[in-house]
Amino acid sequence: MARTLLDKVWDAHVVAEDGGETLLYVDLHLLHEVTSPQAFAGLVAAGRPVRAPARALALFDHNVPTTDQARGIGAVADPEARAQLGRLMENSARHGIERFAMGDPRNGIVHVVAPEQGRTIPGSTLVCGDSHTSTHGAFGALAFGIGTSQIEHVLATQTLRLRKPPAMRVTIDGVAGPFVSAKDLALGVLAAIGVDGAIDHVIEFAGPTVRALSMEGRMTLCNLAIEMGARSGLIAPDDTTFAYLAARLGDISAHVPAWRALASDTDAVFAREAHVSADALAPMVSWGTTPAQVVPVDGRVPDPATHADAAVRRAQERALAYMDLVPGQALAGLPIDRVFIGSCTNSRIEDLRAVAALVDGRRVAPGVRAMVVPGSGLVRRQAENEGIAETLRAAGFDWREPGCSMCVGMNPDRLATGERCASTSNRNFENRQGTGGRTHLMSPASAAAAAVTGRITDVRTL
Ligand SMILES: CC(C)[C@H](C(=O)O)[C@@H](O)C(=O)O
Ligand code: SF4
Repeated sequence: MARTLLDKVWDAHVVAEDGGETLLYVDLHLLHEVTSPQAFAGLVAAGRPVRAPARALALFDHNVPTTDQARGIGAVADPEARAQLGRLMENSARHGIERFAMGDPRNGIVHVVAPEQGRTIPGSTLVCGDSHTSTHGAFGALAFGIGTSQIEHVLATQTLRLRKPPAMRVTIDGVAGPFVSAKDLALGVLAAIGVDGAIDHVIEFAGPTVRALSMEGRMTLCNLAIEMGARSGLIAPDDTTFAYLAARLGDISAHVPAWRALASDTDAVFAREAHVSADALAPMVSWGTTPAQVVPVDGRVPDPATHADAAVRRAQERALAYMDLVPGQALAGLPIDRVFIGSCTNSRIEDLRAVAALVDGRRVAPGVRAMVVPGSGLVRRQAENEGIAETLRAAGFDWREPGCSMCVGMNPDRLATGERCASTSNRNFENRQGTGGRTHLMSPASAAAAAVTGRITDVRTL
């Protein structure tokens, strides 16, 4: 029977089946400081050891400040953050789990580090106590974000117990115009299918436009699968994948035939299908408080009064009020206070190159505070070697150390109440970047354009 990519990875990892649930073997378990402490505590309380410490890697990202990391946990002012980071240091040491501690140049955001280290492998299974684990699907790895009790279960058994999700295919074709990046494709899919358009499915992204993306772009796309309601995202591995991995792992030729064979069979059937054409897409900017509340940068925010559905109307009214926008207002030209370039969506070298290319010879607009937070210490180092850091600093950007930073208000990088931010992250929820902060999601190039003009700007006109 014809099988999807999801079927193939799934079938190769089944340990046992029971009443519709499957025990799936987990090849790699990524840990971070926020969701792991209780899981380790539960394990210890149950008197159980970590089953396969060599299949775990611990990283420090959500709570870390993005300055002074060489000082280690001593640099962390917040007591709760310090405690969580300290517990992951203790737990990784106690259970023999490899870690890249704060200040280690290999440390950074979990979803940036594992691919960069060549740990995210086609056809493998990967879990992390973090919703954006879908990012790793860019390599054809089946990657699930899991909760704290599941983390404990994986630590104890190296398996995950779950029902098999159905597969959905999102096909993107057409040629993306200038400055229509992977982020714009993802926001375009979100605008088309909504935040529950893929609910409980695993999305396979397919089609020529997806094939043309770099690995960085594919990771951005799969990162946002979770915002579409999906359990995860997947892209079939191909020559682009193999080149990325060969650069990190050396000779991978023995694996390539099996990895290539992971692609969905041509006659495989998907439970759901969606099509999006890149031809029609412009650079996208979110206006509201869900990632699907997004319009082309040259568009206008909606007028709730035109909606027949009362629930949609109320949700739009609330989002407009929170964002301090009026119905029908043009987005371009809206003044911004802050710019955040970073997060597991857009903090890789290609993202930073796009920003540097735009701001080279320009200046951050007066009154705007703009920060760039590389996704890992190695991205940071590479950007320094390529002269990107110098270009950004010369333009007036704050060049910081790696971490989740202002993607989520769990560390000192936060918006003040009422501040409006052009952000390359993935979530624009109320209060996420700081209490009362107003987030506009967009691509790195669009955020760079906002930084130098001080306004939401159509980067194509710069
Ligand atoms: C802290 C963590 C549990 C959370 C997640 O799972 O997504 C965070 O990474 C986020 O992006 O909101
Ligand atoms: S960068 Fe943001 S979205 Fe990604 S793991 Fe960190 S907090 Fe979550």
